Amino acid sequence: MKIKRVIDISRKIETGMAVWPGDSGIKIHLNSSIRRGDPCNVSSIDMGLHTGTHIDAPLHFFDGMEDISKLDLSMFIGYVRVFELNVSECIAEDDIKDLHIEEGDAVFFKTSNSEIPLTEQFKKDYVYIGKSACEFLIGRGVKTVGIDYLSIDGYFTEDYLSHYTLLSNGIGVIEGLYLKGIKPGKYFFSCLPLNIDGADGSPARAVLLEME
Ligand SMILES: N[C@@H](CC(=O)c1ccccc1NC=O)C(=O)O
Repeated sequence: MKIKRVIDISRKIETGMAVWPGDSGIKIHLNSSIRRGDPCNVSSIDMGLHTGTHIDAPLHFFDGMEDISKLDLSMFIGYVRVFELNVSECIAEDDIKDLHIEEGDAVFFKTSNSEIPLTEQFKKDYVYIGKSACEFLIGRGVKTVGIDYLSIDGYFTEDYLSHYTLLSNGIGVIEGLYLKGIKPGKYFFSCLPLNIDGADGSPARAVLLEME
């Protein structure tokens, strides 16, 4: 098998991009600089672990549960089905009950969120995944769920039921995917978190592979 095309489905991490309200934003610092006479360029970055395309660890919502370094990486690599949903706010069971989903699949939902540039202000009325859809996906035996804005729960949620439901059932959660222009279908994907001890999440580089 040969790789025909690698398709980047991650958001670019850049200074000034939209982050979760209250999060500290992105600061990149050039510690060592060739232009300043140093032998090489070396930068550091200061940003939240839930910036751009990222993975949530169970620790994000359950104190004492697995941090990102403990997660089974097979959740973040393998086959994925990308579905395009024409939903204006909340993805409910009804919106996905007729989709072809098999046990062990990862599923990514492409919504109007992928049209929102992250270079603009954070948008509170993004499309999110409702509890009924989360329970349906668990029933179907999916291993991982991905969405194309910064949270699987709605911004105005008070109970974070989508996070609680998926994370407590050992389902992988990927947020902030960028699926603009992606044709729905089955792909091979990789979206691996950094191996950060004690972290509740991690930015990730997500790609789809088209095979020959
Ligand atoms: N729900 C989002 C992000 C999130 O909750 C968050 C991210 C950064 C700073 C604060 C956050 N949430 C609540 O205070 C996520 O799951 O990544």
